[in-house]
Formats: sequence, structure tokens, C-alpha cells
Amino acid sequence: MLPPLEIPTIDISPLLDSSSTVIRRQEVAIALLNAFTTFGVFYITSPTHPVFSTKKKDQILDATTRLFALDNSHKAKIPKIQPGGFTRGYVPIGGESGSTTKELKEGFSYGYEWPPNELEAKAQEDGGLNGLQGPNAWPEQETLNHLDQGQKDAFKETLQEFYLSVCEVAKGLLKGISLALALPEDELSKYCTTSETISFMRLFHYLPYADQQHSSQIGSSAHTDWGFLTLILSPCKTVGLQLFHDNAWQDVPSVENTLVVNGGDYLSLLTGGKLISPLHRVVSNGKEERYSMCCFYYPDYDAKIPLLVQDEARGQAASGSYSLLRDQRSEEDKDVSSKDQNGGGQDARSIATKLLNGEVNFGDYIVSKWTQVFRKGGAY
Ligand SMILES: O=C(O)CCC(=O)C(=O)O
Ligand SMILES: [Fe+2]
Repeated sequence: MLPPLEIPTIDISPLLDSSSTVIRRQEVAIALLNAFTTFGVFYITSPTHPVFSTKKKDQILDATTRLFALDNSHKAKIPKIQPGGFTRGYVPIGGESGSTTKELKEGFSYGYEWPPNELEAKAQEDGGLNGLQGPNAWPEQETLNHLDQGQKDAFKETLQEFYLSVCEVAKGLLKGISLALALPEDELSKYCTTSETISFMRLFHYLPYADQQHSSQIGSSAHTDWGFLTLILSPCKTVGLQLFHDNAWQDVPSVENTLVVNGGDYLSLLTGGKLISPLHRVVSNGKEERYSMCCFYYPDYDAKIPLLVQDEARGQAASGSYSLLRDQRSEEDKDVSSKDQNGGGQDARSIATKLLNGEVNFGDYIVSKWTQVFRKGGAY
């Protein structure tokens, strides 16, 4: 048995408080740099911010549990996620995988709730909606009424509010990361002006499975996250999230009043690999269910961010291990479309170069990635 990893918990309050001193923000930046360069995964907290409160955790866990406890007659009516990059709605069991292994999880994916008429107005504007913008796919009203029955807080509003608060926390983190890279505090925020409208939250329900080799079934296949930052509320005591560190899979346990942060591939690539985008997976202990709420925070769709760290030579990033640059299509799909247009067959290094040179923008490339992990079928 390995001793538990000493993954730090960082109090990011100074990044969320505009009246904090530069010195305090710099202290947080140093802690972030340390955690990002050692593990790529760490916990964040802020004692007075509601998103880290036990009350908020209970509220979100309760809403999530109720959603996945719906009977199939209700579940079947929630629109399912569709191929094409834009991910909103119900993720059926087996409906996505980052590998050839079946992932025993169901999910619900939602994001920015456009004020009435705004989405339509945006669609009419020059340029219109990008490939990651669109309406949420909420359960129908009858199901929402059922979910709200006997509850103090409405399901939909609870989830919307949670998404926006996690995005606020991500914005604070951007400042700390900029400082950690010895850049002006607002450097990364410049590339994240419309992030809320394309980032999204995924509620997951992992089912127990017996195969403790995790070879025929898994919760989430070994992968790195593609984007900038992933912020995870991990409310269950049962272990599931694991980090590949020191050549072994090691548990990332749930810690009360924190969110787990994972660095993403794009952020790592932009720092020449200095900030780690960690390899991780989700497994089952064979007995218990697990729930998690993961916010995938992206930079702007049209972001073409240059290398942020000048003292790191280009090409040093671990581009071969980034899921972002790996072909994750099913074997069947690879066979069918060998003349793939979406970058699936391209060499990782050439995609990395294109992203860094601004030949490809972040959004267009990410849309093609979502197509790779979509799997036909899926069950309730
Ligand atoms: O459920 C979790 O804790 C993590 C899930 C994850 O890694 C992902 O969906 O990218
Ligand atoms: Fe992940």
C-alpha cells in the first residue's frame, strides 16, 4: 500500500477578493505553481465563499441524486447528448468513452442559461453562435415538477447558480495562474471573456462494477482533460478519482469544503508542459455508487493563445500523452473514416504546433475532440 499522496489544499480567498493585497495573491500564486508543477491536481477552498460550504455541497448532491434516481420513463424524456461537439443533456451509460472500454457512468451536461431571446439575438449577429454555444437541454417541465416536489430549492435554478459560481471561482484562479507564470494578473482573463457561454458542468453518477482490474469496465478511462481548468465537486466519501503519479494509480480522496482542480491539456501546452495536465481516471470499488460534479472551464472559442512561458523550449510539452492531441475515436469509427477531417488521425506534434501558432483556434479543435468520444447507443 502506498502512503496517501500529499495533495495540497490551497486557500484561494485572496484571488476572489478584489481588496486583497498583491502580496497575498502572490503567495497563493506560489502555492498554485507548486501544486501545478508537482501533481497537476490540487484542492482549493475559501472559507467564506458559499460554493465551498457544506450546505452547498449537500444541496447539489441532493439535486444530482434525485436526477439520477428518476425512473426510466422520466429519464427517457431528457434529451440525450448529440454528436457534434456541443454537449448538453443526458449522457446515457456507455454513451461516451475516451477509450475502447465501456464507461459505467451516466451524466447530465448543462451550461450557460441564455436569458430569454438572447440566444436568438446572438444567432442573428455577425458570426452567430459558435459550435459550443446553444440552449440547455433540461428535463421537461413535468419531470422538473417531480424533481422539485417537497424541495425548498428548485432543481434548475440550483444547478444554474452552481455553474455560475464555479465559473467565478475559475476566473479567480486565472489571476493566480497568470501570476504564477510571472505574467500580469489579467493576462489569462484576456482570453476568457466569453468562457461562461461555452464552458459547462457535468453531473456524473458512477455505477459499481465488479472487475477490479478495471479492464472490461471503468468509470472514466485514463485521460487528461482537454481544456484549461476542470473544477470538480467530489462529495462522496467513496474513492473513485485516481491520479497517475510516480508510476502508480493513486487515490484523490474527497476533502470536505473543497473543489478539486485539474489542469487541462491546452493550459499545459501553452506553458511548454510546465503546468501539468495530469493523467487521471475514475474507478469503482465494486460496491458503492459515486457522484461528482465537474465544470470544464474553457478559454474563448476563438482563442489563439501563444506560448506563455518563454523560458521553456517549444516541443518540450508531453504532447504525446495529452488526450487533447490523441485520437480517441472507437476502433470502429477509425476504420470507417480513415480520411478523417477533424484531426483525429493527425500527428500530435503537428496539432500542438498548429494550436500554438494560431493556425487552429481552441474552439474548432475542441469541437472535433467531442466527436471522438461520442459513442452510439447507450442505456439508462
Ligand atoms: O468524476 C470525476 O471526479 C472526474 C471525471 C473526469 O475526470 C472527467 O469527466 O473528465
Ligand atoms: Fe477528467
